[in-house]
Amino acid sequence: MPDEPVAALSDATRTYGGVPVLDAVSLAVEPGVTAVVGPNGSGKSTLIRVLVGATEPTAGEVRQPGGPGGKSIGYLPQRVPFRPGFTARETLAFYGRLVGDDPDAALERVGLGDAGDRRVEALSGGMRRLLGIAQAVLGDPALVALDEPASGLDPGMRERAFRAAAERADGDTAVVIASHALDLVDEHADRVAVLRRGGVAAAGPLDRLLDDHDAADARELYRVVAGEPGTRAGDEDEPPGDGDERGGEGDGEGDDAEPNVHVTGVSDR
Ligand SMILES: Nc1ncnc2c1ncn2[C@@H]1O[C@H](COP(=O)(O)OP(=O)(O)OP(=O)(O)O)[C@@H](O)[C@H]1O
Repeated sequence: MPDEPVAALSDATRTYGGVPVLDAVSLAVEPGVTAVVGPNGSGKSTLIRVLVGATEPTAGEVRQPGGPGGKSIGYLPQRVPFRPGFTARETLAFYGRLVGDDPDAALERVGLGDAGDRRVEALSGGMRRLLGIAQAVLGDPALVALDEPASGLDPGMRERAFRAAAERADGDTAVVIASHALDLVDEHADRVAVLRRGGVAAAGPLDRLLDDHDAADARELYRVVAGEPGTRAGDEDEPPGDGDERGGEGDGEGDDAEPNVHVTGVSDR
């Protein structure tokens, strides 16, 4: 029996300037770690944003976890604008209070135990990313959605980032990670959704997809299914594909700018 999905998209479409960047996507997000992979511009961030409620779908439905009270969704956006002047600990304490989580334990989880007193603007880009992950998983939400958590991290840090995220996944918790880091997908993902031009080209348990496509690893699966060469380990900053063929920012519909509540990594649901 498959686990009950924690969240789901049903025929979810999102258009910008009339062009669908997410095109009738249906995806059941089950407990465990689901990696969302695909070339630049294939719709990974849009899928994540729709899933967590940061972007409204133009059509279709989104089912999210949780009811009233408690925190049910943690979200790491691609860029996390922390409040300047706060230390790492103060940043986590602010949201930790809302969800009953301890900021020092949260710092430890991502290996930032020694950085609690540093102001967020004095953290390196990679450390800010780790702080964003710590923030997203505060309060143990049922759905954790991370948009490129390993981006810009050195080899040790990117492994730590994925591990810290994957450790949150259990029988009730789903962790969804959009990433180009296919080596880490191999290591940590239970399931994979491969996006291609706004649609799901393949989705399911990683083992099954590897079998079905006669692929040795996630990189080969990516090449076969997405029709693109996959990245080498550590190439997260130079992802495959030539991307944004579907129009870019400022095409008239504007964006629903990151609502504060999601920037914080704490859901409004
Ligand atoms: N707010 C927006 N306004 C207009 N177009 C948008 C907006 N957000 C995304 N798009 C377009 O939607 C398409 C998918 O973008 P998205 O960021 O979801 O892709 P992605 O797979 O996450 O890409 P990457 O790997 O480069 O991060 C792109 O062509 C992008 O230009």
